[in-house]
Amino acid sequence: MSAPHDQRIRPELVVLADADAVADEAATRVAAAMREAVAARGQCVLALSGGSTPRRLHARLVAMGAEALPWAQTYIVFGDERCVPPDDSASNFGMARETLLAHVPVPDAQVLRMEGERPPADGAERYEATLRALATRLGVAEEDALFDVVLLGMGADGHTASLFPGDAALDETTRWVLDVCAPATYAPRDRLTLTLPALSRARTVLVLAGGAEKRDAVAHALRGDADARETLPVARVRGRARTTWLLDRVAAGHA
Ligand SMILES: O=C1O[C@H](COP(=O)(O)O)[C@@H](O)[C@H](O)[C@H]1O
Repeated sequence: MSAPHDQRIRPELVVLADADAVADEAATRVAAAMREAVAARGQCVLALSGGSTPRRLHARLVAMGAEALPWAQTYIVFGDERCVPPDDSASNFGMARETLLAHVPVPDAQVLRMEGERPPADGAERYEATLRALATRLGVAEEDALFDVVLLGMGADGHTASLFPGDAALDETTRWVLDVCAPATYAPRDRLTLTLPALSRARTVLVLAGGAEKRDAVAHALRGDADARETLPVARVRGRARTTWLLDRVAAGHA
């Protein structure tokens, strides 16, 4: 029998009308996974993504109200960060703080941000230590899932978190967090990112994507063939329990 996070298992595909419907569906699924995690294990570890796509989802989670979700039992971690201070407009943490974390009752001590203001290699090492300490504190064994939900976006080039096509970070087998340099078309280029071994410790992976610029990469990634896995980092991520892509009709090629 195949392992549950086997690369051969195709992601579940959910096509929705538009970005608002994607955010609604994502919020419903994140809420369910948070409640399920707390009911089963007493806590939830939720990994947030950056960029602009999560803003609508965050607004939905805030709109559910402070009491609707088990924020007091939730740890917030990040899939990637740009190497900038947290108040910089490019900071993924800054975006999450502004749109979500400032509005929900998650204890500050349970928000584990990547320190983008540090020298990149130092920031990566420190975040790796932070995540390993979290696993120890929660009693998560080396082979078990650490993250209940990993939220991911994707770029038009198929990057996810800050794992970019062709980057040596994709070959990492042991480290959970690396510093990387994004292609020249991106700013800021210096990034911190979870690696594939870290992302493979997710129970549920939710990939959110919308818009025409992502249509080609989505189609290619979802073919799931060897070429897609080789060239598109997003095609290589699988959750242990489920991997779901929430797409608007345009990104899915239906419009
Ligand atoms: O640079 C990044 O890009 C991806 C996609 O961002 P989006 O703006 O197209 O949603 C994002 O998932 C990642 O966290 C971010 O650092």
